[in-house]
Amino acid sequence: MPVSTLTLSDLRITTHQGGKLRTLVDGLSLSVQAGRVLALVGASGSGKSISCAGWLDVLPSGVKREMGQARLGDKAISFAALRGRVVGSIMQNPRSAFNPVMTMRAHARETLKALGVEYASLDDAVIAAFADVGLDDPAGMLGLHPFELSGGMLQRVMIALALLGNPPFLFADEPTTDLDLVVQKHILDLLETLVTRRNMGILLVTHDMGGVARLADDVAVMDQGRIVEMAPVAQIFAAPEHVITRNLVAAHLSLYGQEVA
Ligand SMILES: Nc1ncnc2c1ncn2[C@@H]1O[C@H](COP(=O)(O)OP(=O)(O)OP(=O)(O)O)[C@@H](O)[C@H]1O
Repeated sequence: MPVSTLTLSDLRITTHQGGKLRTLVDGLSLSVQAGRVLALVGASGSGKSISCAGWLDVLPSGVKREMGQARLGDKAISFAALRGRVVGSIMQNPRSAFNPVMTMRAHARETLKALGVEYASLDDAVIAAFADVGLDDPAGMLGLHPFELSGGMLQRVMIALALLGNPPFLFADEPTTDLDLVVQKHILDLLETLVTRRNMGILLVTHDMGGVARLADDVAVMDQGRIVEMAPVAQIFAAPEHVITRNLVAAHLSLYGQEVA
């Protein structure tokens, strides 16, 4: 039976700064559900990206996870086992995520090796994955290097690579940052398709409240390493409670000449 809920609880992340222990994430708990999008929003530096890195066991050196548990359905799962097979991940700034001297085929080969997944034909599997995310000429892309692709194409390749292990969940950290508006819409369309067609559960880390309004079912708001508000998306926009949420919604509405009710 497919597992429908990924429960992440009590994440605590610390670092040492100027000889003092600094808590970056303090008891963060979230649930991501199949077929739903949970948006994680908050001011810059509130701890969204470092939390994702903590869940996926890819924290930078000098930053430590002190606590945290993950459950898939009712079974405990290690963080190391989440990445790739259970949670695919795409990070902000796709260009920096690719090695400039490696082709798309070589990137796919590395991803599959890390996942321990074997296909009868690597090229066929990757071409199918590229076609699935709407890339034109997927076979022709295999021999291309990152500099030969636009930012939007690279983001689609990153999503295709994240899906190679067929994970039920996806963490998307600022997937539309640095892309032009038309491409942003295409990437949001693609994420929506993953939810409707594959029943994926997505954790969407973003500053883009327009994207939140468009895609999210639920919203968690972070401030200084903690969740300060969590509610269905309609409630977040209609009746934001915490000052951080009100500021985010107000900034978004002001783009359209509107105010928070
Ligand atoms: N490698 C690191 N070493 C020490 N502190 C770090 C490191 N990376 C991030 N931090 C700190 O962790 C805190 C949270 O950073 P994080 O990148 O998670 O914020 P964010 O909410 O994702 O911000 P943004 O929206 O700008 O991406 C910040 O105070 C940041 O300075």
